[in-house]
Amino acid sequence: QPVNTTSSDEYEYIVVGSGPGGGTLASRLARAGHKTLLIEAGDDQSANLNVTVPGYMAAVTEDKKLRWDIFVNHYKDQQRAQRDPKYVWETSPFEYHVGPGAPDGAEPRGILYPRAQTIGGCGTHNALIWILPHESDWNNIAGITGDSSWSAANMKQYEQKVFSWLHTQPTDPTILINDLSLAQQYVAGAAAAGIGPDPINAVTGLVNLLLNDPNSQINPQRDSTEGFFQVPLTMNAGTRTGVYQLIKETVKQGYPLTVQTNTFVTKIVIDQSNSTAPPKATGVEFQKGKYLYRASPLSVQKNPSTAGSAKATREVIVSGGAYNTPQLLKLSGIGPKQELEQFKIPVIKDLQGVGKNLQDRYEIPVNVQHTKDFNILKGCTFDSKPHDQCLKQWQNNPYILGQRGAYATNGLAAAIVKRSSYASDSNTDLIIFGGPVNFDGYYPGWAEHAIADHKHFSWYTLKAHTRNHAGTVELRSADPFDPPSVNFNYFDTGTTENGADQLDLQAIVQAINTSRSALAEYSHYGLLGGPPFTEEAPGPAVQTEAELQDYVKDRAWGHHASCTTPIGSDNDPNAVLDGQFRVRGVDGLRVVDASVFPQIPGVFIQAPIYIISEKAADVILSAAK
Ligand SMILES: Cc1cc2nc3c(=O)[nH]c(=O)nc-3n(C[C@H](O)[C@H](O)[C@H](O)COP(=O)(O)OP(=O)(O)OC[C@H]3O[C@@H](n4cnc5c(N)ncnc54)[C@H](O)[C@@H]3O)c2cc1C
Repeated sequence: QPVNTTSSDEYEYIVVGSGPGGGTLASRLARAGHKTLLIEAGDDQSANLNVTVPGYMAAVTEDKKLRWDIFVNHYKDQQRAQRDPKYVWETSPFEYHVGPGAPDGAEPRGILYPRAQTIGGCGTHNALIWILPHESDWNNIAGITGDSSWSAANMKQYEQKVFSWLHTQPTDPTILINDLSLAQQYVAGAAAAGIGPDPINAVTGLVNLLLNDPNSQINPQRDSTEGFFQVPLTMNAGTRTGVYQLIKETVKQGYPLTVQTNTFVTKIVIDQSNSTAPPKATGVEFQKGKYLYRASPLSVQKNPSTAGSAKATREVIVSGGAYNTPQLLKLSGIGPKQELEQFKIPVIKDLQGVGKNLQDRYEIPVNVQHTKDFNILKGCTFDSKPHDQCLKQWQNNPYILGQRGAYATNGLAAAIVKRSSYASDSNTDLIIFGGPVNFDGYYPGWAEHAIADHKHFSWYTLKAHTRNHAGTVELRSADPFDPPSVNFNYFDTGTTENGADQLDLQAIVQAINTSRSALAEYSHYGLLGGPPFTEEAPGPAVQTEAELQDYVKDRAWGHHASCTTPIGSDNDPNAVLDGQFRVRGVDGLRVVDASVFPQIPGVFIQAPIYIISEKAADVILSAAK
């Protein structure tokens, strides 16, 4: 592909990646008057209906303009990995076969892990769920670093800062109660959580239950409170919100923020000329062009690119996300010496922890099929074509949430929150979402499958505070456009000390049992008139503890990859960052994104990322004074 050279430019700060981590930070730095360059591999998709319509949250992850297909291994042993029916084979570039029976010559790829390249990063294609972390998540970092500014009490201010520009709201209950079958599933879920309303007043009871806010600011026991809750979403009047809006507003209002889209950073430039000082990051090298990363299905077009560079007079901040941040650090000579040498990358700083400590949740569904369609989905084709009646309703009622219909929600309007018997502390560790979808994880075509008909309902679990920290992100080659090799090393192939793997596994099995008890409660609310259903997954054949454990081991997945350049204490050889997000041993370089956490925070991850980004802005601006 043609390559030209452009002249370099100079900024105070360069931020690589515009997701919840980088986008928030770059906007804050610019709003404080600093000349900032925000570099993003993707482009602006804020006018794309797949982005703005919450009901398209599945479709958007398959949109070629945003999507990066990253394939990961849950197990290194490929035979074991292929027990998962979601295992993917590539038959020709970006054409896939899912599950057993792949045609001859197909290449084994692993499990699809959706990622986004666009302004706002994965915050622009995610499921919109907004749940704050637990206090212990912050207090743990305070303990590890000895820095009390990480205490939960101090972190509140950053949470408030996020709320100053990011709008969140739950699904409007009136959208739900128009569908009595759905209402019946939800009240049954509340019953399984021990707070089911009286069947005679089920609908009013449900409306009241949906006032329960899992982010309650007034309940001092919020982190340990079990029950049935609404699900707050990054949404305003039924339209998606995210950091992409803050970035665009920051530019529009004239702050010194330059957003360079369609630009892929290939290397951090590091000056080693001062032999008496640590190496110092002074800028970045990049290639400007569309869809350059080979995870993009549009990279097959082999678009032209132009080489360029930019200088940072103060700092470079890497915010490429849990996979790309460690990859970029390694390509720039910062990472485990032995791995860098293997790829002939000159070692600038031997930091053993880069790309280790990868963590995620474990997720698993219980899916049923009703004999009749859900009313709420009538006319919804999820494809923005002229026949998509639900899109018309959404478009024709732009301001009143309750009138926008099924697309003014991500479909997962309520959740059971529980503390399993295997939780490591007093916090709740299971969240079980209910929604009219057929969701069984990520694989090519998952979105079409999830909404192919209107008869399915899913109770779907995320296990918080998982104990496995044995995942890795390693270079596949020294070519910056090659996605890295990602191994999660699930369950018994990962962290097993003190029975860690079994404790996580048993907790998830408990969640399946809770989901099934929610389904069993459905008939108690028969007055609502919902149709019968049959369980499809795990299915009636999967009953004993051993069968359920095998089911989970073979099919669980995650989508909150994190912790790959962790903050750690001075005496931790695997600590990559200090408590101020600084890369240890390299001046002028920080990481601000999902990678920074020593342990995966809370139940959902975007809220803690936005919060740490606000903190990082504070830290960086204080240092600049
Ligand atoms: C399908 C899906 C649904 C999700 N749903 C939820 C949810 O409902 N709630 C929740 O809390 N979390 C959710 N998440 C997770 C959450 O969205 C991510 O964890 C979060 O966005 C990560 O933020 P980040 O800033 O670390 O990185 P990202 O959001 O991944 O942003 C990184 C950005 O950096 C860019 N980039 C990377 N490398 C380079 C480079 N070398 N040069 C230039 N640019 C680069 C990328 O293009 C990207 O835009 C979901 C994730 C997925 C995949």
